[in-house]
Amino acid sequence: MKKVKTGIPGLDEILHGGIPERNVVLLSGGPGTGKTIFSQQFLWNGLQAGEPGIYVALEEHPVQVRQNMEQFGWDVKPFEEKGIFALVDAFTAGVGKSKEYEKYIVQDLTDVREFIDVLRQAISDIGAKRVVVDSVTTLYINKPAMARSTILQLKRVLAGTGCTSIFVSQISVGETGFGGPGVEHGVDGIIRLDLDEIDGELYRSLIVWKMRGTSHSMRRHPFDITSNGIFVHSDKILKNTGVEKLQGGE
Ligand SMILES: Nc1ncnc2c1ncn2[C@@H]1O[C@H](COP(=O)(O)OP(=O)(O)OP(=O)(O)O)[C@@H](O)[C@H]1O
Repeated sequence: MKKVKTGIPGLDEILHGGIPERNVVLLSGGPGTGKTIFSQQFLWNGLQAGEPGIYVALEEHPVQVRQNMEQFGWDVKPFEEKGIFALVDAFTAGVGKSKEYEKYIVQDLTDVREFIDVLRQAISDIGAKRVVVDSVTTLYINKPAMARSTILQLKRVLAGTGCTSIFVSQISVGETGFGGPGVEHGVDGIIRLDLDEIDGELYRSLIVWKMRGTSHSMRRHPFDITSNGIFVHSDKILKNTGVEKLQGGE
């Protein structure tokens, strides 16, 4: 099976090569755990490898998304101009100036069909290989009964077009799940990001909970966020007592 390299330092080692192609991965975590940075780094690394990508913004203004990415040295504008990166604006509903600047706008956020139509158009226009939806939680937060069917509809479109995708899922601090039972079983993979306080200090870590199509590390690995993005320590694990170095690697 072909694997898609995330290019995030340390992560492909943990995934034993990368994310199996066409998988939909739920990237789950509480506030400030690094979900957005992770997913943008995944897209940026794809662009560097010649793989077109799409970022669907449901939580932030597209202008802010471009600015935030630039802070990490990920300037997507030239890639947008070349037609290999697209931002889908599912935030402004076309209000304000975005109508003039954004090519892909979802007008009615309660209409999953419109959302899928706009996404499908963007995928076909740029020949996308990687897609990020940040966050899927926003799509069903007011109608949890629709969560699973929304995920499955999206998954059908994305896997059908050959894309490998990340669905950002927001959970609350201290929540043990990944974003609802319907969602957890519908996706092909789950990566959970955590921020834990141990002895008066916050530690970042991630764990691959499931990943169809590959074996993977079953350990909780610490990671850092730096001005270059996320760096995962595949050679270390986070225990209740703190970080421990692995003997002989992952
Ligand atoms: N340049 C940087 N260097 C180090 N850490 C940073 C930098 N920029 C942001 N961060 C850290 O990343 C966090 C934000 O990450 P991100 O936006 O990816 O989180 P998130 O999981 O998407 O959060 P939310 O669900 O609240 O939107 C900040 O709270 C900060 O701790």
